[in-house]
Amino acid sequence: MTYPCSGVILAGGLSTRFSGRNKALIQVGGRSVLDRICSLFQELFDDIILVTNEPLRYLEWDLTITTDMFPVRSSLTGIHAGLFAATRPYAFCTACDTPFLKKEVVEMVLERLGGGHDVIVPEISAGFEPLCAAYSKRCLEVMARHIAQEQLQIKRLFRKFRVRTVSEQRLLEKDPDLLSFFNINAPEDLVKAERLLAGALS
Ligand SMILES: Nc1nc2c(ncn2[C@@H]2O[C@H](COP(=O)(O)OP(=O)(O)OP(=O)(O)O)[C@@H](O)[C@H]2O)c(=O)[nH]1
Ligand SMILES: [Mg+2]
Repeated sequence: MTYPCSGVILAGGLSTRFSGRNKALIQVGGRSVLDRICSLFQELFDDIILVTNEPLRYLEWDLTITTDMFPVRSSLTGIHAGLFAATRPYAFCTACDTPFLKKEVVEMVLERLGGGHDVIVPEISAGFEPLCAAYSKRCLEVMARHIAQEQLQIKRLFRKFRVRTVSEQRLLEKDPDLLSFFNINAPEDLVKAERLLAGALS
């Protein structure tokens, strides 16, 4: 099944909680997080875009590379750049620090595309998961305006869009521990990721 959607990986953060280390290239279970996400995306998308401000670090990857358009550090800036570069009407956006993103969870978002919605996003008790969500090209203009005004909270943006959520109950059916949303922000998260993997494999 092909969806009218590009896959976007955001890798333009400063990684302040991880001493500036490039989280996309961090190894988890012997494979980089980027490698894990790429394998999954190749099964779902024929247009895969990496948003980075250091393109030279990714020359050997079979990806379309784009850079941020606004000099404002925020995940919204990366979503905007990826969505702008997308060749399909929607872009599914993920962070580059999510080693356990599950295909079934991405598919739950993709299955809800269309129907006049601008955004399809998981919503769990902790709130929305905007870095595991699909955005329509229709969002670009409003996103650009928000970034230019340094209103960078994605949640605030949602008030302006027709948003369809994927419920926690549904997500739990496919990902019982909601590990798709686990992200490596600090060194202790990497330790946790390795532990989780060891537990799953033993
Ligand atoms: N393209 C792009 N991606 C970004 C930007 N800021 C954050 N991201 C990405 O958004 C995702 C989520 O960000 P965080 O988990 O907070 O990562 P981070 O910003 O590198 O880390 P911290 O500085 O510790 O918050 C990661 O994949 C980042 O690479 C940006 O300005 N541009
Ligand atoms: Mg993170």
